[in-house]
Amino acid sequence: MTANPCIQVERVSKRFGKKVVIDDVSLEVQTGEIFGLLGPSGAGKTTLVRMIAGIDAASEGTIRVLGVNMPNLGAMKRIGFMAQSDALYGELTALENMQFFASIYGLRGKKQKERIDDMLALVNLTNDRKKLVHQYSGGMKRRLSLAIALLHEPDVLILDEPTVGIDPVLRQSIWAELERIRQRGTTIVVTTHVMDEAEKCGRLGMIREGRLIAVGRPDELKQEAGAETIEQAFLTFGGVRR
Ligand SMILES: Nc1ncnc2c1ncn2[C@@H]1O[C@H](COP(=O)(O)OP(=O)(O)OP(=O)(O)O)[C@@H](O)[C@H]1O
Repeated sequence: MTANPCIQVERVSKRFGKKVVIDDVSLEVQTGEIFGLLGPSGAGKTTLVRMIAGIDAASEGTIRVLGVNMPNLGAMKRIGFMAQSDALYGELTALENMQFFASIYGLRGKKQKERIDDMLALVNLTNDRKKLVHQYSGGMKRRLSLAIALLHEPDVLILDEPTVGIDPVLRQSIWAELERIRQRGTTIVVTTHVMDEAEKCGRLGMIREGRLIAVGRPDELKQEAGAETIEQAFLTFGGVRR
C-alpha cells in the first residue's frame, strides 16, 4: 500500500473509570480512502471515532490526523464529524440550520446556495426545507445531519452510523455521494453495523469488545476467513479460532 496516511492510530486505549472500552488499537487510514469501522453495538466504534475527531482524548497511545497529534483545534477545523445524536436547532427550519452551518464552514453566496440545494436534494428534504426541525421525524433529522456534514467537503469526514433509519434507496444515493466526495480527495471514516454498507468501504476495520480483530479490503477479509460474506468473516475473526 502506498504510504500516505491521513489518520494514524497507535496503540490507543480508552478507559472510562476501570472499564476498558478501546483496547490497544493501532490502524492507519490512507488519504482518499473510505475506511469502515464495523462492529456490533457497544464494540467501541463511537468512542474510537470521537477520539479520531478530537472530541475525546485517548487514555493511552497517540492519534495523528493530517500530520498532527490529536486533539488539535487546527486539525479539527479540517474534519467534518457527524455524531449519532443530532446536533440541530429545533426552532429553526432545515434550510436555516443548513445556512447557519454553511456560514460556520465559510461557505458563502452562490456557492453556499448551490451546495445547500444539492445536499437537500441528495437527502430528499427539498420539499421539507422550510419546516421547523422540531417537527421532523427521527429519520428526517438524521438525513439533515448528514446533509450538514457533507456541506463543506472537509479533508476528513467522520460519520458515525450515518444511515441508521434511512431507507435502502436513499442509502444507495448517499453512498454514491460519499464515493464522489472521496474521489475529490476527502478521506472518509464511517462506522456501521450494516454488512452491505461494509462491502462498499475501500477497507474495513472489524472491531469487537474494544479490540481490532481484522483489517483489510472486504474481498481480502472474506478470502482470509474463507467466508462468503462479510458477516461470516466477522464471526470467523471474532470467534474462538483466533
Ligand atoms: N462516557 C462514557 N462513560 C462510560 N462508558 C462509556 C462512555 N461512552 C461509552 N461507554 C461505553 O463504552 C462501550 C462502547 O461504546 P461505543 O458507543 O463506543 O460503542 P459503539 O460500537 O459505537 O456502539 P453503538 O453501535 O451502539 O453506538 C459501551 O460499553 C459503552 O457503554
